[in-house]
Amino acid sequence: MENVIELRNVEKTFKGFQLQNFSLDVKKGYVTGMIGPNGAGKSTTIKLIMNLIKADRGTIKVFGMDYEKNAKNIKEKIGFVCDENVFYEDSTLKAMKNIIRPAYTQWDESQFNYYVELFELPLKKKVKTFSKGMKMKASLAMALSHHPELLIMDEPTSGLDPVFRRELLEILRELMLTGDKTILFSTHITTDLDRIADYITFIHGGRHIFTKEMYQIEEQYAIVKGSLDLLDADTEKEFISIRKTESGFEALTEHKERVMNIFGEEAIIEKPTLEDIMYYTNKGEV
Ligand SMILES: Nc1ncnc2c1ncn2[C@@H]1O[C@H](COP(=O)(O)OP(=O)(O)OP(=O)(O)O)[C@@H](O)[C@H]1O
Repeated sequence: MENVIELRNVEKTFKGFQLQNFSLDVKKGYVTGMIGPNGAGKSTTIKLIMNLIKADRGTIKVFGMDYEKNAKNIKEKIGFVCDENVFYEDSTLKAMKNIIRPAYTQWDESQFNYYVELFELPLKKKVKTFSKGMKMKASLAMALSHHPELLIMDEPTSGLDPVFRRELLEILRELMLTGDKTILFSTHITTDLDRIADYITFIHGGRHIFTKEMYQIEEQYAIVKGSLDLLDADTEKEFISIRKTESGFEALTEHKERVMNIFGEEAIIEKPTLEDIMYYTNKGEV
């Protein structure tokens, strides 16, 4: 399967934070959702992929190309949406569009007007009067108006009301129908991912913990609940982390089959949410 994005052994160090030996593949034609707690390195990873910051070490390829020789070519194929302000606050949306449009040979004015109307965006008001959600919508309208092959979004649903969040997911789903588009987006709202993601990339403490297909996560991970006497040095090894209380334990495993065989009917096995996986992995300090 073709990779649209490939990171190999990438390192990036800030004071008090390091993206360590970070390798990542993003598959063409699929939606990959990036999750991880605050400060895990999601935005840093996206900025590296967008060439907004440089890696200290390692290689980054987008569409099989590196930025050194192909920056313009790569950027033309990417639609980028982020929660930081990418607009000049004193400009209108129309003025911003006129600045951005020449950078894209594939710019489609009717597409832009379609999204401006759909998102009910004022073209002639200064961007500084926009709400957070309106800025996100404006950023999305720009990103989608040059027919990108790859859409990269940093927290696109933050600041959006639940109704528009759903609409956005619907727009993304429609975009994916052609089969040749790829989406990578980071989010805190893990329930959005249940609706749309094919792959989940989990980042924690500057490390890439896993990229798995949704169905693999369902097959491998489970929340296990039972009485404390089920735990000993051997059984505890099956868990990523365990929460013990006076009445029993609750734990996360990534060996669902094996745990079912070990405990049989004695433990309760439940399907974890992505939040459960983040929470228990965080506690286990992977
Ligand atoms: N330009 C920078 N200079 C110094 N430190 C930085 C810089 N950018 C990011 N960091 C630090 O790197 C760490 C990772 O930040 P990053 O924004 O990638 O996390 P994140 O996973 O996107 O978090 P959140 O979910 O809170 O947005 C944080 O500790 C942050 O303070």
